[in-house]
Amino acid sequence: MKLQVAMDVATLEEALTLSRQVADHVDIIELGTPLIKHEGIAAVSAIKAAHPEKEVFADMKTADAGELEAGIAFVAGADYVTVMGAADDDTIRGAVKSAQEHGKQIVADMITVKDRAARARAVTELGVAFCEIHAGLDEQAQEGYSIQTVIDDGKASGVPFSIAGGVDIDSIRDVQAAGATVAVAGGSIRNADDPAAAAKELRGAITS
Ligand SMILES: O=C([C@H](O)CO)[C@H](O)[C@H](O)COP(=O)(O)O
Repeated sequence: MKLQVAMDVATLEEALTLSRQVADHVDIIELGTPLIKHEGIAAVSAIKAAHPEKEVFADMKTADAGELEAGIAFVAGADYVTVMGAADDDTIRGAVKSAQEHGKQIVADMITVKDRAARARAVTELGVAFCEIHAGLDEQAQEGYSIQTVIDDGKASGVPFSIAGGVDIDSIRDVQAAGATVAVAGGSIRNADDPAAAAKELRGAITS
């Protein structure tokens, strides 16, 4: 299982600081949607230039114009681009077409999708590389939230998936046991007193 750090920070300066702290311990470096909105797509190029040996994930959360938006991010240097799983099938097809043209990959973000497992199977048929079974930051803040819900939905999907929704040292083993391809960790790394140590601990909990 790969480890992905999600950089939900506002500025490129903060992102470069964080990425340099944790790069040794992660496989994929994600530029969070707020970062891309604030700094623009050039931030993707800057992170790729700083970490050419790492896979770079642009969390575009595209909801329309899939081919155009994915192309913009791939040209900037992204290896993975997200499209909303809730988007129109044609939006997803367009993003996949762009990925094929660039030799890169599309990930479908299942945030807000009610039946995440069923939609994951459907968008996999459309050609996405894998589905991010995801509870967003606002859902995580709701009373009674448990990451187990996304872990269970990923396992039930029967297709390749990542898990995002507050992955931390207490849950990462369950994420791997469920069969995830990638574990996405944002807050548990970013908010740690020592982000490098937190990333290293997460990496150490992954068995292969
Ligand atoms: O995609 C994310 C969210 O929508 C804000 O951009 C996060 O990167 C994702 O949820 C992972 O972060 P944590 O949930 O804090 O681990």
